[in-house]
Amino acid sequence: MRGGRHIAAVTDVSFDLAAGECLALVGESGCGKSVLASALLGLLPGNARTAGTALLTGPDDAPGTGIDLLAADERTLARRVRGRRAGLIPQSPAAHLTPVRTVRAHLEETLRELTGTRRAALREAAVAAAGRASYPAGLLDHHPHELSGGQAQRAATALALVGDAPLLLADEPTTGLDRDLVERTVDELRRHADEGRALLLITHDLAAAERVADRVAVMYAGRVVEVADADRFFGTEGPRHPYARGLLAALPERDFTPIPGMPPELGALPEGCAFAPRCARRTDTCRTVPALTGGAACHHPWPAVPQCASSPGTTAAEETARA
Ligand SMILES: Nc1ncnc2c1ncn2[C@@H]1O[C@H](COP(=O)(O)OP(=O)(O)OP(=O)(O)O)[C@@H](O)[C@H]1O
Ligand code: NI
Repeated sequence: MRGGRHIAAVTDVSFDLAAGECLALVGESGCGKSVLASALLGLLPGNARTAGTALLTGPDDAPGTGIDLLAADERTLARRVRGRRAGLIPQSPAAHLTPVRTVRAHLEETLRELTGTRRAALREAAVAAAGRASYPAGLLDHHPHELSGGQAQRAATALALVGDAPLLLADEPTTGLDRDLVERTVDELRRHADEGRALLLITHDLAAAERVADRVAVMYAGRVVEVADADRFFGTEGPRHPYARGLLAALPERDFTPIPGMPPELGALPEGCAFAPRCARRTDTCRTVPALTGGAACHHPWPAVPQCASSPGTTAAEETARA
């Protein structure tokens, strides 16, 4: 709700994410990436509404069973999901840290709670946990206000990794980091996935996504407009959706050509395809909303001859949300 009006921040999103896999979620600022992550962990403001299902399943769950994250009550989310079965690296880490407590105190408490580490072992465990996110041991006794943006980011990443949750939602985990730290951080997250966990990496950083993602989901104006294998997406074939192609072409190391125009206001979406006003390929058919078929929600996807739709594989967390 904004100004008393309802805004559809996320609409008709559907994807799956398997254990051992990294899905990068990309798209311009304001397209709904963080709202989607918050919806999955029950962290939206009280006046927000969601619909649909987001099934979180573990190896011991029978097919089709698990925890529906959108239907679960706060008690279930707090006790069984957040930190334990689904970790979050929040987009604004400083806001999630308690101002009066040091990073060491945060880490030790989380270690005690999630891993049952004994008091005598906590000190060493906190240093090890910090190291996983390249957080300097010398800064463990700092309070949140004493940290730079990048340091707070690494503290939040260290905290999110403590529980070794089977699903990790990382919302812009590399903001404010230098290139080498970006690479170290995403490589650590990739390792997390390689050990059999699922990783949703929300990022503006397409180079980071290319480095670690197995698949890429592109959001535009609250909808997922393309889901693609990372190899194809970043390779010679390229994305199928004109918006996704525009995102890549805008990169300095590629064409350095920005997409003309601006994303629409969510409260004033154009009718039909929301990208049409900025799209060189638009025609009259774009007045209707294209369904996501063959991996792209577009009436004129690349290549011009559409390929067969492929269906996704096993499901660890499945998401269909309207917020
Ligand atoms: N509590 C709220 N009330 C009204 N609108 C909201 C609320 N929270 C988010 N929005 C709107 O929802 C849209 C999606 O926001 P979101 O934070 O998910 O974008 P994002 O893709 O994560 O952007 P960024 O890349 O900048 O983090 C934005 O237009 C935002 O203004
Ligand atoms: Ni965001």
